[in-house]
Amino acid sequence: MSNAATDNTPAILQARQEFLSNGSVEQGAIAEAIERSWRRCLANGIDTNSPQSLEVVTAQELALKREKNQQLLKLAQPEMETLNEQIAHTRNVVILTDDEGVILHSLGGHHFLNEEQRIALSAGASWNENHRGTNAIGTVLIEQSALTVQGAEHFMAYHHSLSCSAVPIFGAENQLIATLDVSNDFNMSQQHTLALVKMSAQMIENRLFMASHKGEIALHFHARPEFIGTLWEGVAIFTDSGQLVATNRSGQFQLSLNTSNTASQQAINFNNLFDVPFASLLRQVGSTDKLIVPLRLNNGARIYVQMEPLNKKPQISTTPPATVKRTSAANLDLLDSGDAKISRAVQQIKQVLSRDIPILIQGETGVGKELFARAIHEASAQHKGPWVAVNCAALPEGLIEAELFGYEEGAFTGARRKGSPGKIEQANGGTLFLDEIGDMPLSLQARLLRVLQERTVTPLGSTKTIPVNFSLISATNLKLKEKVESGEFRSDLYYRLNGLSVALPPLRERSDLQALIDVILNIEQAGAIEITPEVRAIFQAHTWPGNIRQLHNVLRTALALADGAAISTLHLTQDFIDEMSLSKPSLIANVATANPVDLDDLTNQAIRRAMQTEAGNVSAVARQLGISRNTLYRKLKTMGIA
Ligand SMILES: Nc1ncnc2c1ncn2[C@@H]1O[C@H](COP(=O)(O)OP(=O)(O)OP(=O)(O)O)[C@@H](O)[C@H]1O
Repeated sequence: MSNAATDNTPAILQARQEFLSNGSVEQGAIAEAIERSWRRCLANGIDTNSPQSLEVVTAQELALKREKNQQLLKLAQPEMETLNEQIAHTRNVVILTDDEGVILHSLGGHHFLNEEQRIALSAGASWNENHRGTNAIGTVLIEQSALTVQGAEHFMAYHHSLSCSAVPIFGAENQLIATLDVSNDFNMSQQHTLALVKMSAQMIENRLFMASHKGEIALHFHARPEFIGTLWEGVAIFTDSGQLVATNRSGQFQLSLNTSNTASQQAINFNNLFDVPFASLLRQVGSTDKLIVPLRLNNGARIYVQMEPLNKKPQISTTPPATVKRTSAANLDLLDSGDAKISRAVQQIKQVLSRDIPILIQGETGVGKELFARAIHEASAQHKGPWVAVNCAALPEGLIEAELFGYEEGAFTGARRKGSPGKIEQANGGTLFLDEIGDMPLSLQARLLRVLQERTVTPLGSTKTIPVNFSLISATNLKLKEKVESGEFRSDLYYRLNGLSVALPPLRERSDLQALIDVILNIEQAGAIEITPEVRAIFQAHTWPGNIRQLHNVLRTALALADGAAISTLHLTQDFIDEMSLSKPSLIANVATANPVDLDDLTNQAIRRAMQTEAGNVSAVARQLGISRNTLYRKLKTMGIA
């Protein structure tokens, strides 16, 4: 290779010197994998100073190797091209080798390599450790794990100008079949490169896995729902009777299968792994594409699963992680986190879905009524239609009428002179959600009833009737039946709204608080954050007057305060501790809390965190924090961010 200037760290050169004189190095001076490789090179009698000896297989041997690895080449080439584009601005070559270290295909580098380098990095050249000494490709084949070999870490001095990052590729039967490598002829940092190579190799493995196994159903799964559809998802293929055909490497790890052997895996049935029968999963998911359902493994661990019928769509998702969308909590199956009343509500809702039956959701503030309503819309046949929410308590009586029914041009003067369609008309083809319906003035109740009976709406100031077709969901935290009895709510409207009544229990009565904590941490993209048992116990004992909304806020603040560490009592705010000490003084008496929290600090931390998770999208951050965009802009200014 070239004699380009090298930038090897003195520490590696010193370790190398020490190794060549004494046959050993001080512990930690170089990576263990490199030291093991140096030892092998010594044992194999490789001369550190020997000149480059090009090992290149014949054209016929290369043709045979390429033929043997036909499928690998076909599936790897698009990934290599993508990888090459990602690093196009650098002087790098992308290389795919077989399991003996012979290059099957290489891309890039032609504009900066000399003839000798070009041959060394072209198809047919071998980088087996036996004759090239320590190098990324050859050493990865022996170590079977990803590795960067930089400068003087190469055993032969001839290769000291090289920097290479290689990753092993395992085949559908989990045997090592290839390496993917990126090499350059000068010493530049390879940290970022190694990550890119790992992702490309994983993509190739996933493609190989899906292309190599025949089955009826693929389950994509992960302990965190937002990881489904990414490179890190587990994939298991089943026959239509639930017999396991194969799992990818991430899947084996997640399912704790201690065998990578396909034949042994085939003795396993879905029912041995999960706590629901295969048939009931099929029934639950039905033909609903892309639905993510929470299941439990037989060892009790929660896992989220998405089903893919293979005869319809035989390819794995290749969404790159950067574009992974946040999991929406508005998913009926995700809302069913284990409480019996909630499970029953979800089942009942599923039975009436898309049957034009109005749903009335009742429950205290913050129990998740709106989230449920949204999830019903998402699961319904009209989910592609509009979702229109109206808060009947938030608008003065005079405005709610115009808001709901719309108005004709000329109906008002001033700013509202031009006509506007009302929310009911806007919901045509979708779902109308009437929140706080118990606060709707009596006068409007009659008009709403007429719309529901006649399925037409007449805007204010108009004589025209407009046909409308929408699903109706209403919610209230008032006891609507009592309002009917006291004459404040029309009984005929009550029965019209109440095709199915869903009562959401307050958080203190739910049996799935711990699971809800995990769901919320997942929504906050903090599923890996731990919570101390002490905090879990405090949460369990609390009465949660603000229900899940309060739990969500307490967790969000604790996450900001913990800043990546496990959430402990130190991260509970004084407000929460005070509230808790009123109801459970004994539990909270000895709790160590942080110094009184500076509210401004807390707000700033929460904003910083949200700006990070929402990649600086101000509207999304404002939504997440429940503040207006103007307030957020003002805060960002004071923080020196905007
Ligand atoms: N099942 C759930 N999983 C995760 N978070 C939830 C869940 N239910 C509710 N939440 C959280 O609680 C907040 C309040 O939920 P939502 O607005 O749906 O409650 P609500 O009952 O409609 O409240 P209100 O009666 O005050 O309007 C949500 O923004 C969300 O943060």
